[in-house]
Amino acid sequence: MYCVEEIKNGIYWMGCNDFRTELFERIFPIPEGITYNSYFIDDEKTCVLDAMDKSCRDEFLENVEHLLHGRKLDYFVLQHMEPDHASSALALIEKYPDVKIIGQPQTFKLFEQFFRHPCPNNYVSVKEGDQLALGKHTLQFIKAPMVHWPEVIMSYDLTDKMLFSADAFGMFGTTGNVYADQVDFEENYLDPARRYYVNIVGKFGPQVVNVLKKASGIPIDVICPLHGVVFRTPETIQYIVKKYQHWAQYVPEKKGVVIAFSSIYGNTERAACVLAHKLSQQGIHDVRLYDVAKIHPSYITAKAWEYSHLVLAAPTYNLNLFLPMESFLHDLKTLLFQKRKIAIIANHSWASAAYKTMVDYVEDQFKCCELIEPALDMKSSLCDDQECIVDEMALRIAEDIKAYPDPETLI
Ligand SMILES: Cc1cc2nc3c(=O)[nH]c(=O)nc-3n(C[C@H](O)[C@H](O)[C@H](O)COP(=O)(O)O)c2cc1C
Repeated sequence: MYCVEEIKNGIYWMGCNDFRTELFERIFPIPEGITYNSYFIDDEKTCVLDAMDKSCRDEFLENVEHLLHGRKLDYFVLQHMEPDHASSALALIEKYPDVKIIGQPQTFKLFEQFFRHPCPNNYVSVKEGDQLALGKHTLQFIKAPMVHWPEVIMSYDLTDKMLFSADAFGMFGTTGNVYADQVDFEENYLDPARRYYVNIVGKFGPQVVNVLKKASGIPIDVICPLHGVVFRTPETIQYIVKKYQHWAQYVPEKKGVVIAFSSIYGNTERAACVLAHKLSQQGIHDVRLYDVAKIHPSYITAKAWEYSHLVLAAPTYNLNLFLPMESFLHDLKTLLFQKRKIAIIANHSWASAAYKTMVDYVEDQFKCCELIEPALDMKSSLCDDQECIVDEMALRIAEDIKAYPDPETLI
């Protein structure tokens, strides 16, 4: 059995949906699964670009065998060694032992570290700008360090202007279609694509900006990522590239507020909801509330990337910031979250720690973030005397949002 489709002129998509993995990288819930894509070029020389996770190894090998029609496999471009793509690489090489493996020197070092099976006679080392002639197609290699492993290369087909973009432009989720123009991308895949970007690649914004700069200098008719749908129309390519310009530069897509709260017994939650309502009364649309103890942080970090303003609300717990919030803020910091205005509601009953910790994240640990005053450190529950502080906070946030430039002008 096989599942392949010709994209153009002898270049094939080979895709596999993985519904069985519960947690991508053993951290990120993927209730709708994930796809792994690999590509095949049928030319005077045959070529496979990237392998798949070992969960899809059988499908991958069957697809390659089908597309070879008994020919030999000449080249295997190993764009990076991360196991969600490369864990089937050794199986491919064992099946086609004469195949030349294209990668960077570091790719081969990692190959040997993972597989403990050196294949030095198969290695062909490439650097930025090197070309591989396959017949009517010629691949040119583009270095993309830390997008999102150090040894990443992307491949560009000079003939059909196709960019094999490795993990860039990928997404969580599975699909029954091959192309972005066959699905309602904005409705069904934008959120999974953003959550994938933010949590997998988000930390490497400057490196993504570099690759986007390189890519802007070449004509691109098709983008072939390693996860998710293929982009083959000018509209879908422009759409996803623009999203990447926002995400990689940490520039929000929308004016609006994400309120991330956690609450042991409900008092902080209540204050967060009161603030949300006051923001609504101030005319702010689309106020989003997320309980960080209940929703996996990867969903909320992605929403924080999307919106211009963030509110943090959490209590003190055993002389620390309540752990679900601490963990969320740690994630944001690790992902280099930046360029946001942030308001704070803390809560404690006898010795406050939440307030200081959240202020420290905003003012000292996050890059280019600013605290919206007044911040609030309430005692156990919101008292009438403090409601005016929440009013003032809502007013300040609303004024700031109204004065915030159109995000489109910031990229
Ligand atoms: C197990 C536990 C530990 C707590 N530790 C502290 C603490 O170290 N310092 C403090 O001032 N309050 C502490 N509190 C009190 C909470 O911060 C306070 O009850 C707050 O109102 C909880 O807000 P919530 O209703 O949103 O959960 C603790 C509460 C619990 C349940």
